[in-house]
Amino acid sequence: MTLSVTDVNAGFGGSTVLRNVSLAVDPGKVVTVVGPSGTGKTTLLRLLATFRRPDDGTVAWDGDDIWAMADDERLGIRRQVSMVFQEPSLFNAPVHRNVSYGLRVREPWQARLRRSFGELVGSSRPADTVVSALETVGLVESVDQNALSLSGGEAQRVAFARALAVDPAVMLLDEPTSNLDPHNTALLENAIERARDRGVGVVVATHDMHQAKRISDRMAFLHDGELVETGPPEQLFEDPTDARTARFLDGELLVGDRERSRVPQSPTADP
Ligand SMILES: Nc1ncnc2c1ncn2[C@@H]1O[C@H](COP(=O)(O)OP(=O)(O)OP(=O)(O)O)[C@@H](O)[C@H]1O
Repeated sequence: MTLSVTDVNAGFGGSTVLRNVSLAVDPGKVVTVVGPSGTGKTTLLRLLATFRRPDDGTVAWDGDDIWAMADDERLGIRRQVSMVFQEPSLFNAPVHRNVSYGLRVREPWQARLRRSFGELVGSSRPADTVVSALETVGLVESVDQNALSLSGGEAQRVAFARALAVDPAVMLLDEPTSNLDPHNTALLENAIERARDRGVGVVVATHDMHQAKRISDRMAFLHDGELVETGPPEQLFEDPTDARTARFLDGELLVGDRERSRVPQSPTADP
């Protein structure tokens, strides 16, 4: 299943954040979205997640316009797309309950009843998909630990396992490793690769160019709401077609023009 946006525009109030952006993620591929802060990466992920409707343009599932579908059909697609946010937001319960959360909200009422009864008499054990998702992030031994007692890196890995446990077609990850140390970053990148190898299409918004180089099948460079260039990482790093891409990868374009216009300029020394 290919999830795509075509010529989308999106903004807030009177301002346009994304302009004519087109991007697709195919099964079993990792697409990274890179770009300066405030450039629209999260907004793009939220459009792909169908959390919001574009002001213009199309969000499509295998070519079919998601926003032209009936509500229940759109919900069916939304359930095949899972998102991991920068902050893991786990709840006060064992790790396995956090990971099975998405499965529980999707299960039919008969199964829910059976599971609740099993929990009541103490005979339930975590579903195989929950254990398998925890194995993917290297946390199977923490299955019964309270999620709020985990380190930040472990919590983010649990959030990834929760998103993976529902067997999504597409995963959208918003800066998933920005607060993590190298060890947890490596474990999460390994989990991303394993999801991809299972056929999941993955979109990762990241500030980390080394990460983009390591995990991308394709990179998309977003600058001030415009998708400047997409391509395999070696092309963007070694032979970019747009001067802005080269400047960004050289570390010059750290802040988008829109963001810069908000930051007070330091007064000049001379009159
Ligand atoms: N709910 C909102 N209301 C108003 N403006 C918003 C809202 N969400 C985002 N914006 C603005 O849209 C622009 C793009 O934001 P977005 O979060 O998509 O950028 P980003 O590339 O993900 O940034 P970062 O890398 O810093 O997370 C920013 O100027 C931001 O202030």
